[in-house]
Amino acid sequence: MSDIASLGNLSGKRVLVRSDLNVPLDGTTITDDGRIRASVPTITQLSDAGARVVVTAHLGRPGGSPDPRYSLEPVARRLSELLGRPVVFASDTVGASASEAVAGLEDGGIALLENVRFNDGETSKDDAVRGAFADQLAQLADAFVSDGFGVVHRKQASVYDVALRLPSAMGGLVAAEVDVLRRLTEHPERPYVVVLGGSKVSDKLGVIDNLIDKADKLLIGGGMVFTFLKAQGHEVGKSLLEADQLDTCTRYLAEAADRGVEILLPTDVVVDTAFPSGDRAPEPRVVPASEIPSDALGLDIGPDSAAAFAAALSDARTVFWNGPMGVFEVEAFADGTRAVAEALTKVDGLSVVGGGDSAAAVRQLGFDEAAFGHISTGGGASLEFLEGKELPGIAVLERD
Ligand SMILES: Nc1ncnc2c1ncn2[C@@H]1O[C@H](COP(=O)(O)OP(=O)(O)OP(=O)(O)O)[C@@H](O)[C@H]1O
Ligand SMILES: O=C(O)[C@H](O)COP(=O)(O)O
Repeated sequence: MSDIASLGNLSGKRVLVRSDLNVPLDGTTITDDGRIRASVPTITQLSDAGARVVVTAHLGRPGGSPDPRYSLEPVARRLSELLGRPVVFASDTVGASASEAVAGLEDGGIALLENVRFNDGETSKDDAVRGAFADQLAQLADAFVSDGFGVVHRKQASVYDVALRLPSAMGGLVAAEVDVLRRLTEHPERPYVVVLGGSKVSDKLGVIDNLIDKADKLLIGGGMVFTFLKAQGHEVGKSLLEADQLDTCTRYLAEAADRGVEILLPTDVVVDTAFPSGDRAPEPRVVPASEIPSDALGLDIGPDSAAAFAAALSDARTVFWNGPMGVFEVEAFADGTRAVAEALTKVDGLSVVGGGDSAAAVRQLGFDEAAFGHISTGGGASLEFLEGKELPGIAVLERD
């Protein structure tokens, strides 16, 4: 597989780097800069080699047109601080500002382009539309480095199509992530427990199918819980729900039972009558998972469930955890996530935390990163890797 050295002498060359700078924001304040820090070594390496470094990245899911709430401008400032070098911010991705920023770079200089998802070509399902946008991106550079591990599972223009158009290489972050995750796919020590949570329910429900074949236990928390509870015939009030996935959840539960794989769902949940927002004090209440009131929504796993999850993790030799157990950003709904994180720190074996918010959660809740075997920058990406799926952003670099 081609690494950066395979691109030859980079001095004076324009190198487009796809990083994953999708960090949590509170307004314009970055609440966890882990993904920016993880991107620094490759950008520094390229800049030190004399390349003119053009960084492209996304923030959130703005839906294909500019939306100031998802601007990368605050990220450019933080990136510059962490690099200890200036970063020129372009206010568009492939327009006049981007061309000007790139043209103005000196050898070793660094530019960050505005959110690549402000362009509908980036995420289009139409190959021609994506390709046309990738052509524009490719015009800004002489070579491409894929370093955004968190997005390598996305067949998107800045991850996949641009690599078809430029001499391309894998950045050190992607290579390092793949190395660690491979240890989880090749003969994991058992029991092997996978913990799933978070809010990208439709993305992550799909991975359960394959994980049933691989893990010994699946612990389910976060927003995914409610589609399972509903599939079991319980009311879930105003909680997150993927109504078209009820049959799928029923099938998963049956398949897991057939194959002797334990799926652990919470037996109690912490609810409130509204999603937490700045101007209202939370009113958390613990209710049985089978009795969520119609005017309430589940925002964390309850204390009994947190204890049961911790117990289920106590004899694990391999653990992969993606997705917070609740809305950990608000202290009233952080206990489930805290309990699972605590249990992971005690695992006698390999524990891996994956995902932007999951990694942010362990740091925000005050855990020492060194207490975990590995903290991955990719959530969905690492899950799909563990499933054994081909990841478009990696496959495109490995083609002949
Ligand atoms: N019950 C719930 N209802 C709504 N949101 C929830 C619930 N539980 C957790 N969340 C939210 O899930 C979000 C994180 O989910 P997500 O699936 O994006 O995880 P992640 O670790 O960032 O993975 P990835 O890297 O794939 O995005 C957090 O912001 C958290 O508040
Ligand atoms: O947060 C993530 O997992 C990555 O940045 C990918 O984001 P996406 O799920 O919106 O593609």
